[in-house]
Amino acid sequence: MAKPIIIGNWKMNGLSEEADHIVSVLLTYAEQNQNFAPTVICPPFTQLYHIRKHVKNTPYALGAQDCHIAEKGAYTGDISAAMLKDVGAEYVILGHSERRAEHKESNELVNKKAVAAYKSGLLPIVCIGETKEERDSNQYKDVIANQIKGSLPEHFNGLVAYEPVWAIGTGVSAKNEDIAEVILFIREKLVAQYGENGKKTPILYGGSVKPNNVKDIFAIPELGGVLVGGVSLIPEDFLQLVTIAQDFI
Ligand SMILES: O=C(CO)COP(=O)(O)O
Repeated sequence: MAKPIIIGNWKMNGLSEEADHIVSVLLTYAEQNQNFAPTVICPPFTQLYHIRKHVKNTPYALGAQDCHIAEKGAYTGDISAAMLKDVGAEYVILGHSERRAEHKESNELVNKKAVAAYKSGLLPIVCIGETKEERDSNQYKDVIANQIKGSLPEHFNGLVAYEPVWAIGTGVSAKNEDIAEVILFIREKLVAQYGENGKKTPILYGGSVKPNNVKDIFAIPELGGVLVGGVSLIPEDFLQLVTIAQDFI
C-alpha cells in the first residue's frame, strides 16, 4: 500500500498572519525531511494564490474547499474549478457535510461539481457520511450507499472521504471498528460501481483525527488516508500526522 495521504481542511480559517505561520512551519519541516507522505493543504480561497508561491516545488499540494459547476459566467460570488486550477490547486473538497447542511447541497449537485472539477484537471475529494440520527437509527449504510450512488459521477477519478457528521469537530473520533466497517462497505460499493477502478480509489477517514489516534486509524484495512480539520490549523500537530504516516507503506 502507498503511504497514506494527509489532507488538511482549514475550513473558514486562516487570515494572512495565521496562514503565513502555518505555511512557514510546514516549509521548515519539508526542508529537514525528505520523501514524506503525500500532504495536501486546503486553505480558504483567499489564501490559495499566495500560498501557491510558497509551496511550489515542495512536497505539499494545494486544494480548495468547493467549486461551482460551471466553468465561468454570470454567477456572482462563485468560483469555478478552472479558476482553482489556475491558482495552483490540484484538489478540491466537494460535498463536505458542512456544505450539505448549510447550503443544502444535494448528491446531484455534488456529482455535477465532481464532473466540473475533473474537467478542469482537479482531483475531487468527495465527502460522504451519516448524521448521528442516521447512525442511531441504523440507517447509515443506506445513507452512505445513496451518497455514493448519487454524488459520484459515471467516470470518477478522485478520492472519497468518509466523515461521519457526529465525529467532526467533537474531539471524539469514530471507533476504529465502526470506521473499518464503513470503509469496507464503501470499497464494496465502489467496486460494484466502477469495477477494477473502484479498487484504486483512495478512501479517507475524517472526524477528530489527532496525533494520538491517527496511528490506529492508519492501520484500518483499505484506508487511504485522513481528512483533517482542526488539527490542520496547528502545524506542529499536523506534521506529527505526516511523520506517523511515514511508517505505513
Ligand atoms: O470536517 C473535517 C475535515 O473535513 C474534520 O474536522 P475535525 O478534524 O476538526 O473533526
